Amino acid sequence: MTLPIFLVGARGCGKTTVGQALALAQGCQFIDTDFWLQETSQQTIADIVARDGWEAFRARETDALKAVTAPARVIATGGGIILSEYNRHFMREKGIVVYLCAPVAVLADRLEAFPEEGQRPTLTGKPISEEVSEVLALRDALYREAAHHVVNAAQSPDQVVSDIEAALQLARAS
Ligand SMILES: Nc1ncnc2c1ncn2[C@@H]1O[C@H](COP(=O)(O)OP(=O)(O)OP(=O)(O)O)[C@@H](O)[C@H]1O
Ligand SMILES: O=C(O)C1=C[C@@H](O)[C@@H](O)[C@H](O)C1
Ligand SMILES: [Mg+2]
Repeated sequence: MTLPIFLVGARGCGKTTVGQALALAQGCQFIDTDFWLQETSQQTIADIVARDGWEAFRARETDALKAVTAPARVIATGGGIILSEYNRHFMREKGIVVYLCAPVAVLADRLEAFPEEGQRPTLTGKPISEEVSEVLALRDALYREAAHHVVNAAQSPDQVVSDIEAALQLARAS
Protein backbone atom coordinates (compact mmCIF):
# COMPACT_ATOMS: atom_id res chain seq x y z
CA MET A 1 0.00 0.00 0.00
CA THR A 2 1.31 3.48 -0.86
CA LEU A 3 0.70 5.88 1.98
CA PRO A 4 -0.85 9.25 1.16
CA ILE A 5 1.59 12.17 1.02
CA PHE A 6 0.38 15.36 2.71
CA LEU A 7 1.99 18.64 1.70
CA VAL A 8 1.84 21.32 4.40
CA GLY A 9 3.15 24.87 4.56
CA ALA A 10 2.28 28.53 4.41
CA ARG A 11 0.11 30.15 1.77
CA GLY A 12 2.16 30.42 -1.41
CA CYS A 13 4.80 27.81 -0.52
CA GLY A 14 3.64 25.77 -3.53
CA LYS A 15 1.57 22.91 -2.05
CA THR A 16 -0.83 22.98 -5.00
CA THR A 17 1.81 23.61 -7.68
CA VAL A 18 4.34 21.08 -6.39
CA GLY A 19 1.60 18.61 -5.41
CA GLN A 20 0.36 18.34 -8.98
CA ALA A 21 3.88 17.74 -10.31
CA LEU A 22 4.70 15.25 -7.54
CA ALA A 23 1.51 13.27 -8.18
CA LEU A 24 2.37 13.05 -11.87
CA ALA A 25 5.93 11.92 -11.10
CA GLN A 26 4.72 9.29 -8.59
CA GLY A 27 1.76 8.06 -10.65
CA CYS A 28 -0.57 9.07 -7.81
CA GLN A 29 -3.86 10.93 -7.74
CA PHE A 30 -3.69 14.62 -6.81
CA ILE A 31 -6.20 16.14 -4.38
CA ASP A 32 -6.28 19.63 -2.89
CA THR A 33 -8.33 20.18 0.28
CA ASP A 34 -9.03 23.84 -0.67
CA PHE A 35 -10.29 22.84 -4.15
CA TRP A 36 -12.26 19.90 -2.79
CA LEU A 37 -13.96 22.04 -0.16
CA GLN A 38 -14.83 24.78 -2.64
CA GLU A 39 -16.10 22.31 -5.24
CA THR A 40 -18.22 20.28 -2.87
CA SER A 41 -19.73 23.36 -1.18
CA GLN A 42 -19.96 25.37 -4.44
CA GLN A 43 -18.60 28.40 -2.58
CA THR A 44 -15.24 30.12 -2.43
CA ILE A 45 -13.33 30.07 0.85
CA ALA A 46 -13.85 33.85 1.05
CA ASP A 47 -17.64 33.28 0.83
CA ILE A 48 -17.58 30.53 3.48
CA VAL A 49 -15.57 32.72 5.86
CA ALA A 50 -17.70 35.81 5.19
CA ARG A 51 -20.91 33.87 5.81
CA ASP A 52 -19.98 31.38 8.55
CA GLY A 53 -16.63 32.58 9.97
CA TRP A 54 -13.16 31.04 10.27
CA GLU A 55 -14.17 28.51 12.93
CA ALA A 56 -16.79 27.00 10.64
CA PHE A 57 -14.27 26.95 7.79
CA ARG A 58 -11.73 25.12 9.98
CA ALA A 59 -14.32 22.47 10.92
CA ARG A 60 -15.14 21.91 7.25
CA GLU A 61 -11.45 21.75 6.43
CA THR A 62 -11.03 18.86 8.89
CA ASP A 63 -14.00 17.09 7.26
CA ALA A 64 -12.34 17.64 3.87
CA LEU A 65 -9.02 16.24 5.12
CA LYS A 66 -10.71 13.08 6.38
CA ALA A 67 -12.79 12.69 3.22
CA VAL A 68 -9.87 12.93 0.78
CA THR A 69 -7.35 10.81 2.70
CA ALA A 70 -6.69 7.56 0.82
CA PRO A 71 -3.69 5.52 -0.33
CA ALA A 72 -1.73 6.54 -3.43
CA ARG A 73 -2.73 10.19 -3.23
CA VAL A 74 -0.75 13.38 -3.02
CA ILE A 75 -2.81 15.75 -0.88
CA ALA A 76 -2.16 19.49 -0.97
CA THR A 77 -3.59 20.94 2.24
CA GLY A 78 -4.72 24.45 3.15
CA GLY A 79 -2.10 26.66 4.82
CA GLY A 80 -3.92 26.55 8.17
CA ILE A 81 -4.59 22.80 8.35
CA ILE A 82 -1.90 22.39 11.02
CA LEU A 83 -3.68 24.74 13.44
CA SER A 84 -5.73 21.78 14.65
CA GLU A 85 -3.92 19.26 16.82
CA TYR A 86 -6.34 16.63 15.53
CA ASN A 87 -5.29 17.34 11.93
CA ARG A 88 -1.58 17.23 12.78
CA HIS A 89 -1.91 13.82 14.42
CA PHE A 90 -4.27 12.54 11.73
CA MET A 91 -1.83 13.35 8.92
CA ARG A 92 1.22 11.95 10.74
CA GLU A 93 -0.62 8.74 11.53
CA LYS A 94 -2.24 8.17 8.15
CA GLY A 95 0.58 9.15 5.83
CA ILE A 96 3.81 10.97 5.15
CA VAL A 97 3.83 14.70 5.86
CA VAL A 98 6.15 17.05 3.96
CA TYR A 99 6.63 20.69 5.00
CA LEU A 100 7.37 22.98 2.05
CA CYS A 101 9.41 25.61 3.83
CA ALA A 102 10.12 29.02 2.28
CA PRO A 103 11.18 32.41 3.67
CA VAL A 104 8.74 35.26 4.14
CA ALA A 105 10.12 37.28 1.20
CA VAL A 106 9.57 34.40 -1.26
CA LEU A 107 6.06 33.72 0.01
CA ALA A 108 5.08 37.38 -0.05
CA ASP A 109 6.40 37.85 -3.62
CA ARG A 110 4.35 34.90 -4.87
CA LEU A 111 1.20 35.97 -3.06
CA GLU A 112 1.51 39.56 -4.24
CA ALA A 113 1.84 38.30 -7.84
CA PHE A 114 -1.11 35.85 -7.51
CA PRO A 115 -3.29 36.89 -4.56
CA GLU A 116 -6.32 34.66 -5.47
CA GLU A 117 -8.44 36.43 -2.87
CA GLY A 118 -11.37 34.01 -3.31
CA GLN A 119 -9.22 31.23 -1.89
CA ARG A 120 -7.10 33.38 0.40
CA PRO A 121 -9.21 35.92 2.27
CA THR A 122 -7.12 38.03 4.64
CA LEU A 123 -6.23 36.38 7.94
CA THR A 124 -5.18 39.53 9.81
CA GLY A 125 -6.41 42.50 7.76
CA LYS A 126 -2.77 43.55 7.31
CA PRO A 127 -0.79 43.99 4.07
CA ILE A 128 0.46 40.71 2.54
CA SER A 129 4.10 40.94 3.58
CA GLU A 130 3.23 41.82 7.18
CA GLU A 131 0.59 39.10 7.34
CA VAL A 132 2.90 36.41 5.94
CA SER A 133 5.59 37.29 8.46
CA GLU A 134 3.20 37.34 11.42
CA VAL A 135 1.38 34.14 10.47
CA LEU A 136 4.55 32.18 9.66
CA ALA A 137 6.07 33.12 13.01
CA LEU A 138 3.03 31.58 14.72
CA ARG A 139 2.81 28.49 12.52
CA ASP A 140 6.36 27.43 11.61
CA ALA A 141 6.70 25.24 14.71
CA LEU A 142 3.35 23.58 13.97
CA TYR A 143 4.37 22.75 10.38
CA ARG A 144 7.58 21.24 11.76
CA GLU A 145 5.73 19.31 14.45
CA ALA A 146 3.44 17.74 11.84
CA ALA A 147 6.15 17.01 9.26
CA HIS A 148 8.19 13.87 8.66
CA HIS A 149 10.29 15.79 6.11
CA VAL A 150 11.13 19.46 5.55
CA VAL A 151 12.13 20.62 2.06
CA ASN A 152 13.33 23.94 0.69
CA ALA A 153 10.33 25.30 -1.24
CA ALA A 154 12.14 28.42 -2.50
CA GLN A 155 13.51 26.39 -5.41
CA SER A 156 11.90 25.61 -8.78
CA PRO A 157 8.88 23.26 -8.60
CA ASP A 158 10.89 20.50 -10.36
CA GLN A 159 13.70 20.79 -7.81
CA VAL A 160 11.23 20.68 -4.92
CA VAL A 161 9.68 17.51 -6.40
CA SER A 162 13.16 15.93 -6.74
CA ASP A 163 14.00 16.79 -3.14
CA ILE A 164 10.75 15.27 -1.89
CA GLU A 165 11.35 12.10 -3.90
CA ALA A 166 14.90 11.87 -2.54
CA ALA A 167 13.66 12.27 1.05
CA LEU A 168 10.99 9.59 0.53
CA GLN A 169 13.51 7.21 -1.00
CA LEU A 170 16.01 7.76 1.81
CA ALA A 171 13.31 7.10 4.41
CA ARG A 172 12.20 3.91 2.62
CA ALA A 173 15.80 2.65 2.50
CA SER A 174 16.49 3.22 6.20
N1 LIG B 1 8.51 26.57 -6.50
C1 LIG B 1 7.91 27.64 -7.04
N2 LIG B 1 8.61 28.52 -7.77
C2 LIG B 1 8.00 29.62 -8.30
N3 LIG B 1 6.68 29.91 -8.16
C3 LIG B 1 5.95 29.06 -7.45
C4 LIG B 1 6.51 27.88 -6.86
N4 LIG B 1 5.53 27.24 -6.20
C5 LIG B 1 4.42 27.96 -6.37
N5 LIG B 1 4.65 29.05 -7.12
C6 LIG B 1 3.67 30.08 -7.50
O1 LIG B 1 3.23 30.69 -6.29
C7 LIG B 1 1.80 30.85 -6.28
C8 LIG B 1 1.23 30.11 -5.09
O2 LIG B 1 1.47 28.72 -5.26
P1 LIG B 1 0.43 27.61 -4.75
O3 LIG B 1 -0.96 28.04 -5.06
O4 LIG B 1 0.91 26.31 -5.29
O5 LIG B 1 0.67 27.72 -3.19
P2 LIG B 1 -0.09 26.95 -2.01
O6 LIG B 1 0.95 26.52 -1.07
O7 LIG B 1 -0.95 25.88 -2.59
O8 LIG B 1 -0.98 28.11 -1.36
P3 LIG B 1 -2.36 27.98 -0.50
O9 LIG B 1 -1.98 27.62 0.91
O10 LIG B 1 -2.98 29.31 -0.54
O11 LIG B 1 -3.20 26.91 -1.13
C9 LIG B 1 1.30 30.30 -7.63
O12 LIG B 1 1.08 31.38 -8.49
C10 LIG B 1 2.46 29.45 -8.15
O13 LIG B 1 2.56 29.48 -9.55
O1 LIG C 1 -3.27 29.89 5.71
C1 LIG C 1 -4.50 29.75 5.88
O2 LIG C 1 -5.04 29.86 6.98
C2 LIG C 1 -5.33 29.43 4.70
C3 LIG C 1 -4.71 29.01 3.54
C4 LIG C 1 -5.46 28.63 2.32
O3 LIG C 1 -4.84 27.51 1.73
C5 LIG C 1 -6.93 28.33 2.63
O4 LIG C 1 -7.07 27.07 3.22
C6 LIG C 1 -7.54 29.38 3.52
O5 LIG C 1 -7.53 30.61 2.85
C7 LIG C 1 -6.79 29.50 4.84
MG1 LIG D 1 -2.98 25.49 -2.48
